[in-house]
Amino acid sequence: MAEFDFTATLQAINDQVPPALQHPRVGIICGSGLSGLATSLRDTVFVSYDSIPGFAKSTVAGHKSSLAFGLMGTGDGVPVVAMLGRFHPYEGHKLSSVVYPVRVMAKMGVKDIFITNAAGALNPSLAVGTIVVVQDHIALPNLTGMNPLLGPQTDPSHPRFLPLSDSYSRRLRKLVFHAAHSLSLPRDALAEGTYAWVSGPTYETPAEGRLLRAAGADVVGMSTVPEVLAAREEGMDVLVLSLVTNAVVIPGGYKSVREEVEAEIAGKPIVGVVDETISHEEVLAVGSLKGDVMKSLVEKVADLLHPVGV
Ligand SMILES: O=P(O)(O)O[C@H]1O[C@H](CO)[C@@H](O)[C@H]1O
Ligand code: HPA
Repeated sequence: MAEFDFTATLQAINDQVPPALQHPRVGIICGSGLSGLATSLRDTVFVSYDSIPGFAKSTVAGHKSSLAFGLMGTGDGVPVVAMLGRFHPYEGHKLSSVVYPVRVMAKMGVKDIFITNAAGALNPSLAVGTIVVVQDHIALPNLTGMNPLLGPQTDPSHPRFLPLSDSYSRRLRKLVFHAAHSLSLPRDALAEGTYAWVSGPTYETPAEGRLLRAAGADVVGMSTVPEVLAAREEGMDVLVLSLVTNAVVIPGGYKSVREEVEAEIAGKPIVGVVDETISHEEVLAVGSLKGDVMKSLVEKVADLLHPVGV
């Protein structure tokens, strides 16, 4: 961690943020196309990543590069810091850089972190637009030598062997369902599921999608798990919300070429999906279509939070 200087980072941030907002209770990471979450904030102050020592720059469309500080929810509001733009390992950022903002949030005083992302559905019952309340993860990179916590510990008080069985806060997950109830969202607007972390930047092949599904994952994406690990190591409670932007596993699978040729010879139309690809533009389009649901949910959860220590 010698490359990271928390004191310099916090100084640069505090120079630009009024004292009342310098100790946010809640941290939010906005997923692809979900930066609109920050429009929920009042008295907002933006701090560009360029001006923060140790922060990288987000290079992905749909990700900005600034922190937003402000108040969320009714009444006095909850002090929040939101990352408008995250870092992904596939952009070339080191895992330690990917998770540095999470560690900085902990130093600012964040207790609960809401991590959002766009994700592909592996579970065919998840329609595009569903918000998945993540309850567990499968991280192939963690199991194969790319664990973000590999290496010297960033703080001697952190556990060397971090348990992950309780990574996704039950308290916060319950609040999401209470929030959905208060907002009268239809039952199928939300689901619970397991997130598979892959490195990207390629989208999965159909066979890889089936592999991850067979392993028990419901959605797949290229972010989030490193942030979850750092947040847990730092002692924060974690909520992850995945917006389903596309289907990875197609029910019934793709039609085979033989079936297609046989249908052509018989002069019959081919029934089923022949070919389908996903693009980041589609991912962003779903984000802008469904971002408001995510936003009202996050606002309502912030409203339902009890004061720290209560
Ligand atoms: O996880 P977020 O940052 O929301 O973005 C998701 O969308 C991008 C692919 O379209 C990937 O970066 C994937 O992880
Ligand atoms: N795969 C991986 N990451 C993603 C996807 C996907 O299908 N959709 C959005 N992010």
